[in-house]
Amino acid sequence: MEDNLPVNVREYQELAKKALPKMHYDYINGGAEDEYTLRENIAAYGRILLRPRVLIDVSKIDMSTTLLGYNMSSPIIVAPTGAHKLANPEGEVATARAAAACKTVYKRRDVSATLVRRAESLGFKAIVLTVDTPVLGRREADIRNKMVAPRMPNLEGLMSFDDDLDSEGGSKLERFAHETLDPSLSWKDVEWLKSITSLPILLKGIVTAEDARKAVEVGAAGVIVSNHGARQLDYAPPTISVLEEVVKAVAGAVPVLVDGGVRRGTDVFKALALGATAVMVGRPVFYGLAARGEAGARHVIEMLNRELELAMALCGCRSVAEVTRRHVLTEGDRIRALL
Ligand SMILES: Cc1cc2nc3c(=O)[nH]c(=O)nc-3n(C[C@H](O)[C@H](O)[C@H](O)COP(=O)(O)O)c2cc1C
Ligand SMILES: CCCCCCC(=O)C(=O)O
Repeated sequence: MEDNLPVNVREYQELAKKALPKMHYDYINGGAEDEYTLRENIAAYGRILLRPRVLIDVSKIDMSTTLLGYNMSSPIIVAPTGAHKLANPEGEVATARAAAACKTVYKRRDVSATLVRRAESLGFKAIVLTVDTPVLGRREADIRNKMVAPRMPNLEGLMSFDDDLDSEGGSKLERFAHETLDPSLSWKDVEWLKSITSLPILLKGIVTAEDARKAVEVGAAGVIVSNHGARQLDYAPPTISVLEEVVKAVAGAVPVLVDGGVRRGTDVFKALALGATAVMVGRPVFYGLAARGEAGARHVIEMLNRELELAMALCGCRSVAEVTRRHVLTEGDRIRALL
C-alpha cells in the first residue's frame, strides 16, 4: 500500500489538478458560464442536515439495493461520462467495470442505432438517453483553452473527426458538438429509441416534475435527475434541491437516480433519504483516474462506499430501505418549521 493516499475526494481533486494539463483539468472540472450551478450542486448538499437515530444495533450494514431488477452491492454508480483518456491513458477501460450505459442520440440516427445494437450485443443492461444536451453548454474555460475535442474511439468509423477543426472561435469541442448533437431531439425520439431496442431506457437530465411525469408517460424505465454536472444550463437548479419534487411526480412508477455534486458518502445518504434509488458520480472518478489510474478510480468509489456505510451506521440505518425522509432536514423543512 502506498504511503499518504488521499483520504477523500477533495484530496483526489487536488492531485488531479497537479497531474493534468490545464486544458484537460479545466474541461473535466469546469461548468457552464458563471458556474453558479456548479458551485450550488455541491453547496446544496451542505445545506441539508442529518437526523441520526441512536441505540440501534448497527453491527451489520447492508448497502445493497436493486435497480431495474438487478442486484447492486451499493447504490453508488459511475455516471455515463466520455473522454476518460483525458485523465489517464487507460481511459474507459480503467473504469469500465462500473459503467453500464450508452449516451446521447446523435444527429445521425444510424450512428445512434449502431451504438444501441453494440450495447445490446455487449450485454449492456440499459440505455441512458441524455436529454439535457440538444446543444453543448457554454463552457468558458474550454473556450479560453481552445479545448481540443477528445478522441471518441466508440465513434471511430461511424463519424469523421476533423483534426483541423478551426479553433479560432475557441473550443474545438464546441464545434464538434455543434456538428454532431441534434437540437431537434424531442419526446418523439424517445419513442423511436424504444422502437429499436428492448433494453430499458433511462432519461438523464430531468429536473422538473412536469418532465418527470412525461418521462413516465412515454415509457421511460427510469429518470435521472441531472443537470449534466452543471456543464449545460447555468442557473439550472442544484439537483439535490429538486430530487424530492421529481420523486413525488414519479410516485414510484420508475426508479429515480440523481447525480451532480456528490463528493461524500453523506451526500449519497441525503439523496437516498430524499427518495433516490441510486446515486451517480462523475468527476470524482476522473479525479481518481487522473491521480492514480485505475487504482485511484477504484479507491474513490471504495471511499464513497465506506463513507456511506459510516453515515448509515451513525444514523442508525442498517439497510438502504431504512434510510428515510425522517433522516434529513432540508432548507425547506427549516423554513416550514418557522412558519
Ligand atoms: C468530463 C465529463 C464528461 C461527461 N460526459 C458526459 C457524456 O458524454 N454524456 C452524459 O450524459 N453526461 C456526461 N457527463 C455528465 C455526467 O454524466 C454527470 O451528469 C455529472 O458528471 C455529474 O456531476 P459530478 O461530476 O458533479 O458528479 C460528463 C461529465 C464530465 C465531468
Ligand atoms: C458529441 C460531443 C459532445 C461531447 C460532450 C461530452 C459531455 O457530455 C460533456 O459534458 O463534456
